Amino acid sequence: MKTLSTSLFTSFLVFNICRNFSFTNATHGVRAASCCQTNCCHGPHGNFSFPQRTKIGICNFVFSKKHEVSAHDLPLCSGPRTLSLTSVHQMMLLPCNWGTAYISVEATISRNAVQGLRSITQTVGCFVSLYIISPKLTGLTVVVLPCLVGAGALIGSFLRRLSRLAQEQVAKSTGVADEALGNVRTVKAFAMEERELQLYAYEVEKSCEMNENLGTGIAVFQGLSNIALNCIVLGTIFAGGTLISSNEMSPGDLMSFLVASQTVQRSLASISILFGQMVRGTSAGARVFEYLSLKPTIPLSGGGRIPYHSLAGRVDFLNISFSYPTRPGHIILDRFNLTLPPSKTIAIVGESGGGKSTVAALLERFYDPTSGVVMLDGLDIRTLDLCWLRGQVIGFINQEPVLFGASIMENIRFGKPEATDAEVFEAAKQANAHRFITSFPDGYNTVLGERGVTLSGGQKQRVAIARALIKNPSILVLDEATSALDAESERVVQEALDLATRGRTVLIIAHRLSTIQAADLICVMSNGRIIEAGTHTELLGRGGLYCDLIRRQRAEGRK
Ligand SMILES: Nc1ncnc2c1ncn2[C@@H]1O[C@H](COP(=O)(O)OP(=O)(O)OP(=O)(O)O)[C@@H](O)[C@H]1O
Repeated sequence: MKTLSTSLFTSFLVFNICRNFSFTNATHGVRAASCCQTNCCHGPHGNFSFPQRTKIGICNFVFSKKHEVSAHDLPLCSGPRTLSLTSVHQMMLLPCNWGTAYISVEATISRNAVQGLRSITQTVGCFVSLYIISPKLTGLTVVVLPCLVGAGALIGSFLRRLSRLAQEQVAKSTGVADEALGNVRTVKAFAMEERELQLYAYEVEKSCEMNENLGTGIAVFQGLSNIALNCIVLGTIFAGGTLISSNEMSPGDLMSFLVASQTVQRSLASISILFGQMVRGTSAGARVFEYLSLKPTIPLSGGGRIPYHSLAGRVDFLNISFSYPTRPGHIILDRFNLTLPPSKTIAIVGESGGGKSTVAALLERFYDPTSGVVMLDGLDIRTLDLCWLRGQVIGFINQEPVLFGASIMENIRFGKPEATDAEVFEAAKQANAHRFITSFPDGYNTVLGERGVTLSGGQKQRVAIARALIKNPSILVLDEATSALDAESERVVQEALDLATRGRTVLIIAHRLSTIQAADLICVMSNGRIIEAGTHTELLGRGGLYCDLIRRQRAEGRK
């Protein structure tokens, strides 16, 4: 009896010291994370209050039953909400607030860690008791346990792989839905609604199947753990009986041993349940952290800036060779050389796929060349601050401008967030957009549909020009800026562009040769190199590829 009470007291002491220790640490962990990552506040018992209009980057949490919140409400929640996080099952990142995602994962891991630590300390405490009661019987248990733990680890790694595949499948099905909804007009135009629905259903079914397999795997794992633990109990009774018969143990000690080993069993069972949750949670979290830890190959900030008053806007492409990272063997630019003198308009023309847009992409530093260097006013652009380069130096207008589902005012201000209303109006006037904007009942406050669908192609393009002009860029890149427009819209947009290009270095990439005849220099590209260069009149006189292109376009125009 004395042995039993001593052992129970010891295990109680060990358990409580460890439990308090783990709680203190976990709570601090959550608090520290919530304070440093976002402005959400931390309530009691692991609840998090999100202030108004906070975007939440994760859905599909398992919430405690008291505070059930639909996952779909989360990204849109408009009032303060209190969420009680218990564990993460599946997470889907929405393109919004990475910081919140981090906190939530952190909170979940901490809560699981608390439960796990409690079970572990309980197990350790009980093992101390077991040892005090019967070292021999405990030794036997200790020999068997590592084999079980090893088998558990093997099954665990298999389950983690299953969980990862299930997560990837969920991402795939979400991607199918996202593409179909994002391109809903094309889907409708080809009457492909049914097919897209089937494709989505197929992908969702696959992800359900994989999740079911994972669930079954976890259930089997938990069942096997229970069987193994029961076998240990039976083995203990058998070995205990043998020890009693040889007078090495009293029946009371065996009872005490069984009671303590039952506690170990319960703790191990709860560890195995937690393990199941952790398998799902950590592999979902791994996907989040995988994205969080991605380092951009081209850093966004850092590097030099050229003061505005001394920025001339001269660009040199020197001996550039380039292949896209996804197709390393396919050479797009081959020792390409070109100079854009300050305040001059240079046009690049040539056959489709010749690498014209790639030249613009290298100037914007969407990619760095494989070899060679792009210079701005004699400085390698890799040494310049990318945010400054894209945000203040280069204005980019392409064939299909992307506008946002916000007001026209906000869309134009996207080019310079601190711009005043007067600056927005001025940019719109320069872009030939002011008149049509003010003809709308809500004027500049007119809210555009998603991706600007409520404007015509020409109107969208003029808003995009205003958005590029508001930052008063020294360099303007026009990549097929008018090629998607009909003749009348093209005329209006071209007028806007003629106005916008004055006093700037301009790189025009064009298919319609009629739009670049006034350029200071026209370069004809073929196979990643410039094979002809000169003014319109000079090139016509040479009778080369440029003449061919003009002839072909005229013939097409006559058809
Ligand atoms: N992101 C990419 N990854 C891999 N290859 C690409 C990528 N973008 C373009 N390419 C390839 O690079 C080559 C040049 O493309 P680019 O868009 O620069 O040509 P282009 O002369 O502007 O054509 P177009 O006049 O038809 O717009 C093409 O063969 C194209 O398939």
